Amino acid sequence: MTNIERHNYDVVVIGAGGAGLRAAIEARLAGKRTAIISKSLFGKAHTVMAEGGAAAAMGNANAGDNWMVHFRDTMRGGKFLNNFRMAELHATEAPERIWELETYGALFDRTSDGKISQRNFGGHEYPRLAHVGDRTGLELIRTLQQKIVSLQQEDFAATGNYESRLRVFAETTITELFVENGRIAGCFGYYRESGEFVLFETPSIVLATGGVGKSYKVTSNSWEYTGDGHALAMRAGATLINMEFLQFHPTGMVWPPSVKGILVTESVRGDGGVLKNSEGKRFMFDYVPDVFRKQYAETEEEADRWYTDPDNNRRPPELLPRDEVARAINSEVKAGRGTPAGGIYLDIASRRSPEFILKRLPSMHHQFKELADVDITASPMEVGPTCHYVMGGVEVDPDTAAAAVPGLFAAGEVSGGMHGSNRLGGNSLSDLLVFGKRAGEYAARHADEAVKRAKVSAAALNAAVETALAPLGRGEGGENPYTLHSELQQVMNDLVGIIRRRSELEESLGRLADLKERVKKVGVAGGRRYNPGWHLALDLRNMLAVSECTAKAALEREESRGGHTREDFPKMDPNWRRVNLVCSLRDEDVRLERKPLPKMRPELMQLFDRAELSKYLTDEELAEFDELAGKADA
Ligand SMILES: Cc1cc2nc3c(=O)[nH]c(=O)nc-3n(C[C@H](O)[C@H](O)[C@H](O)COP(=O)(O)OP(=O)(O)OC[C@H]3O[C@@H](n4cnc5c(N)ncnc54)[C@H](O)[C@@H]3O)c2cc1C
Repeated sequence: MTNIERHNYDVVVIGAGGAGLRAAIEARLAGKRTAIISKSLFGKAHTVMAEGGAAAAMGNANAGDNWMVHFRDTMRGGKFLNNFRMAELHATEAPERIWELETYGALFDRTSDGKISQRNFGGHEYPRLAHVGDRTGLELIRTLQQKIVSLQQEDFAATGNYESRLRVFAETTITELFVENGRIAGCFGYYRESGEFVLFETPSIVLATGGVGKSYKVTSNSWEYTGDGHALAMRAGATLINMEFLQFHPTGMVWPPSVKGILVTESVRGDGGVLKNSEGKRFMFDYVPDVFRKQYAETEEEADRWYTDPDNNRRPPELLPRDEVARAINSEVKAGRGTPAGGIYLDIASRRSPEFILKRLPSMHHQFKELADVDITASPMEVGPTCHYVMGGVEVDPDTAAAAVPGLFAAGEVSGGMHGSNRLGGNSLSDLLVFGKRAGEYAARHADEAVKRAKVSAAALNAAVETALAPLGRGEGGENPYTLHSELQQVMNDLVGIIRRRSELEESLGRLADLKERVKKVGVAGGRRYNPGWHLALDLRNMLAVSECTAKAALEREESRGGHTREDFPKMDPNWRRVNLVCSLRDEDVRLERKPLPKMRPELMQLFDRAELSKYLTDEELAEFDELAGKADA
């Protein structure tokens, strides 16, 4: 009989990035015994890597900013496919969540009159990103961890035990959720170091596991982003939406090969950096799409004036939303105007002083010096698109963050809907604070309501143990997990990448089906004690499930929008804007169905002018809008 350590909590939060920590704080503040589980070391999550900042309409840098402008920018950035209610909650609550962080001890950069400084980012009408140099995520995580420690100190004073109400289980991977009688009963995983198994019984689980980038060959994501939360949710009976929408960040490092994909923050462009091709041309002016033409400068002179006089000039096209910039770079490289390493040039050296660059972008300076021996105060950087963020995720109720399975909640990157077809930079850090808090609050309420808690059955537990041990049982005779992973990454990169075609997507589904069968035979030598091959073998099942969702949804959506570009359907189609593609699992096979998008409330609709709406809405929707506008006028 395998030894299993057992725990019982009111709320279990899986993931210790910003969303997970904020959720755990809220659950603990509601008096719930809360566990935080993290696959990586505590403090090492994507949130800590976030550089540019957190978007919140505080109006510190421009008094014209407010939640309505932020809401409009977010909907535009997502090409109107966003869950409008999530975008509304996010825009209205983000400032409060940022100010609250300062009450926890965060210290953001300041304006000259002592307010929180806000910087420019793509798609945001006003400077809106609260930041700490280019190390904002580090400050965010440090602050949330500090808050957790302070709560543990309070608990020590009250109970004599620091971990009596809030305990962190670091380097612990969850591989299974348990559902009994239709509701959450707990989860199961292993300690990465010892390989020992652990069971958490709980009525409320918050998924905060972040993204899926490790299914791609060129990515800014680190090793733990294998779509675990997405796959766990589906296996438990919840649904995923918008999985065809992946954000390829326009600027990842392209040289040397060992660091290909590592992120180059958008702040470089926000602070004046421009994109040039191998002919020295600032090419983004050629790529402003019609939907954005009114807001973006047409000449270099106007674009440059905007940095000092944003009220009287239009924005530089380098600050278009990320999907537009990534596609433009892709086109330039394809047209033979790329750099020797296959990227384009990002130049801030010729536009800002070394002192400015070192003050505003210290991490970027360090990154390029250490990894590529390039001094960005003197030379341009070589950059190209890298798989960065998944807009798709667990389908949740916008107010409560609840998934379809009672007791299951999701927040942060693992949840879907908020960003529509494309996320604006800076909107993730604020998203995870707003919805992390909400998820923690409602998970705590659910724990209160779950008077009689479901027990995890012995059969379910045994099945989880069996699945976890299977790769070790097959030993070296099984399929090699590293080979399978590299083949998966190649398939996703080549066939489900930044530009997609029907024939390639169909081919990808065949290749993924084949890989799925081979993953069932994956084998690993050695035992359970710190065995990365075994860990990867278990992650592969999740990566395959999530990749199948992406490929199936990408094949189904016959239009181009945000993070989904079909060469054979290059235009946005207003009829597709009304559709969410929803994925679920049946017997390990992905099912896809179409579901109507929630309809935006009229008063929110009226925040946009008709000319803009006509770019996104069907004639039928526009007629409804006209009727409402007519009534409002009457
Ligand atoms: C280099 C980089 C720079 C970025 N810069 C910005 C920026 O400036 N502004 C912005 O808004 N966004 C930025 N982003 C995006 C943003 O950082 C992420 O989207 C966001 O931090 C996600 O937060 P999260 O809390 O959802 O998850 P994460 O911070 O990604 O945390 C996920 C957690 O889940 C854990 N986990 C995963 N699977 C399991 C499992 N099976 N069991 C247990 N634990 C698990 C992980 O160990 C981790 O603790 C950046 C991303 C990257 C990669």
